[in-house]
Amino acid sequence: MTDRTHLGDVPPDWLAASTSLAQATRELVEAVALSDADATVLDEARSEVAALTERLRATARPHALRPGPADLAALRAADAGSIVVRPTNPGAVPLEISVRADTAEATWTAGPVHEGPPGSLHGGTSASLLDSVLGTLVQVRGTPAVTGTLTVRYRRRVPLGVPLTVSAALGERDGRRLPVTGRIEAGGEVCVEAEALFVAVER
Ligand SMILES: CCCCCCCC(=O)SCCNC(=O)CCNC(=O)[C@H](O)C(C)(C)COP(=O)(O)OP(=O)(O)OC[C@H]1O[C@@H](n2cnc3c(N)ncnc32)[C@H](O)[C@@H]1OP(=O)(O)O
Repeated sequence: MTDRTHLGDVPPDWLAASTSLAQATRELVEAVALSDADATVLDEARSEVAALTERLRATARPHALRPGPADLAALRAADAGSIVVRPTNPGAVPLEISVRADTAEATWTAGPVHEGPPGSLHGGTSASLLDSVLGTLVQVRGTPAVTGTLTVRYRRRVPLGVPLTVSAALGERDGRRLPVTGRIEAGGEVCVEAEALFVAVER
């Protein structure tokens, strides 16, 4: 299993089990961040988590699974479709990104783990969400590319606990330069705007 590096390479039942474990782990992270249990309970929990870590580490891959060329090619061939990014990586925000023509969109609800200013989303997480959705659109509609520049304008605080819409639109390619714009909206209001320049690379 460890030589498989792409989401499309693994059997569906294994992917479902890993996705479910990753989600349970995100819930554990939130429970740890918010826990007000006694120090004894925290010590016991640490031992149990350490034992589980040891068990899973025994079969670790060199990298977390990501969408592969075949996953992207299937979406590239269609005018519209969706792709799930980072479902098995509990350290990342999992997103189902819908791509239609030269636009992309994903919905996600932020929790307390991603809090920055009181009651609202950390600015780095907003930038990361935008980079993921803009970057995925570029990979699907353009070519392998990396973020050269990402400019983010924070118009208003992004609320926690409500569905956020993260969207992107691809501009006109100029040589290796691929411009993309994006935004994060909550309740129909634009909270964050982004302008990015991706640069095409070999791989
Ligand atoms: C979940 C899935 C999400 C996937 C998407 C996630 C995207 C990411 O987060 S990528 C990670 C963050 N980005 C990086 O690590 C990139 C690091 N930087 C690099 O690798 C290089 O600097 C790189 C590739 C951008 C440019 O280097 P290089 O290949 O030598 O290109 P170079 O010859 O300098 O420039 C090529 C063209 O792009 C332009 N360009 C290069 N960098 C930039 C930049 N930062 N801003 C604007 N333009 C740039 C140049 O002006 C040049 O234009 P032209 O061809 O018209 O003269």
